[in-house]
Amino acid sequence: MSEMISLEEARALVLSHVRPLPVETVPVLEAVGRVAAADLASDIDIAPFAHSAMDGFAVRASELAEASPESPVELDVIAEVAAGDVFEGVIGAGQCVRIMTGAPLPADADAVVKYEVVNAVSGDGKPGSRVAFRAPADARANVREAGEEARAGEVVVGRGEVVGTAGVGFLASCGITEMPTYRRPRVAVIAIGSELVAPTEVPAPGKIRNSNSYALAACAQAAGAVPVVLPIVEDTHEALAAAVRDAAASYDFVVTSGGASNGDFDFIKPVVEELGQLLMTTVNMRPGKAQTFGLVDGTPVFGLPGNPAAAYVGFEMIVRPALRKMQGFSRFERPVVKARLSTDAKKRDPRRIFLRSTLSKDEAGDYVVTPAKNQSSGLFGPIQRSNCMAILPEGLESRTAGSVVECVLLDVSEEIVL
Ligand SMILES: Nc1nc2c(c(=O)[nH]1)N[C@H]1C(S)=C(S)[C@@H](COP(=O)(O)OP(=O)(O)OC[C@H]3O[C@@H](n4cnc5c(N)ncnc54)[C@H](O)[C@@H]3O)O[C@H]1N2
Ligand code: MOO
Repeated sequence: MSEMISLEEARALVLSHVRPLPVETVPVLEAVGRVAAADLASDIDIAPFAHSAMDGFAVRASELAEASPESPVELDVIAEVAAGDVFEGVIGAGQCVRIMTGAPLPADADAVVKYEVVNAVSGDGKPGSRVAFRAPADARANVREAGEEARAGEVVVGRGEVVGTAGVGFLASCGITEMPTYRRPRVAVIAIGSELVAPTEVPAPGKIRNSNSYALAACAQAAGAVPVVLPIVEDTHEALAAAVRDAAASYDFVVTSGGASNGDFDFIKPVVEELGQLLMTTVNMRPGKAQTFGLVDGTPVFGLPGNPAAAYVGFEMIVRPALRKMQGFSRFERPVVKARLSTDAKKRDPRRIFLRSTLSKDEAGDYVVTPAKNQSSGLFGPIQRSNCMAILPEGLESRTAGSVVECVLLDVSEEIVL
């Protein structure tokens, strides 16, 4: 189990051990960014009736066929119909109806001419006036048709579709106020390390603040999960075994950080092996080689490395896809763009390297990427100031300034294709 596997293998392995969680029904406002767990159908036609797209006059287009600036066609305005009203009268020859945007198209009319191109011959354009049309109108001009967007019973959001902010409005128009979706995974976040103290404390000599739990909880939340930061666990086999056993029994996913390497006080691997099945220990990437994965009582347990950047990259590249799959998502790749390196990038380690970097555009509009000067895996600051990770593939080939590398965009949804 000390075998080093590729990032792709690691991701596939973890994904193969998780599945979408049970379905819950949420109000549509809480469905934003979530996956529909069933086909959703409209109860009515959308739009429910043909209506005007303009404030103007509802006409029979055939009556205006000969209209021109030289010989305008004049019609009598016999009524006015506002949005929310219905005109149920008859429009006879030589007549039209003043109509507002959103009002149902009268049965006898087949086009709407907007105010701006109509002149009053007598009156002010309201009922009782006579108005002149100086151009023909196409049949159905300025008419939004019934059922233009959907027919009653038609599926408007399919199973597996991610609902966006506009989608919430679309569902509302279709009479759908609740949506079945996959439950958000509850994620236990456990920091391992006898050196760790809470961020509220000023660390005594030899101690440091637990920052990983907060970054990882934030990452879990950003992935749509519900994180719970559990107490720090000291570096003993017994303490860690108890914490992992309890967490695995109560949560959908357990994420630990620290104690993942081969030091005298690194216990996550033996603990997972003892409590369940150890499935993975090392991944060919940097930062973050020591990535432990296994199952405890069927619950996925992921042991991230202790170094902050290594924990962060492991979460982003492997844990996040798993948490997304549990919520029914099917896209797991963050958008990647190609960019020219602004500086040389030496490759001294054959692992795939993720350089925390800043992506920008030059004057020509082409992407340029600048790796953070300090690539220490012990730091969160360079990631806070980065917007991507530039990838140096496996091997020892260094890159010179100007060479093109792929960059994974941070904090950009997998649903976006660039
Ligand atoms: N002999 C070797 N030693 C190490 C190797 C190696 O290959 N051979 N790899 C190094 C790398 S790279 C990493 S990453 C770490 C991974 O090991 P651990 O997961 O056991 O990490 P720890 O030793 O527990 O911690 C590493 C570092 O990170 C700090 N840390 C831990 N937890 C937190 C936290 N919650 N918040 C903030 N900082 C944390 C910890 O104090 C250490 O400084 O192993 C290397 N060693
Ligand atoms: O796992 Mo370490 O860099 O590779 O931080």
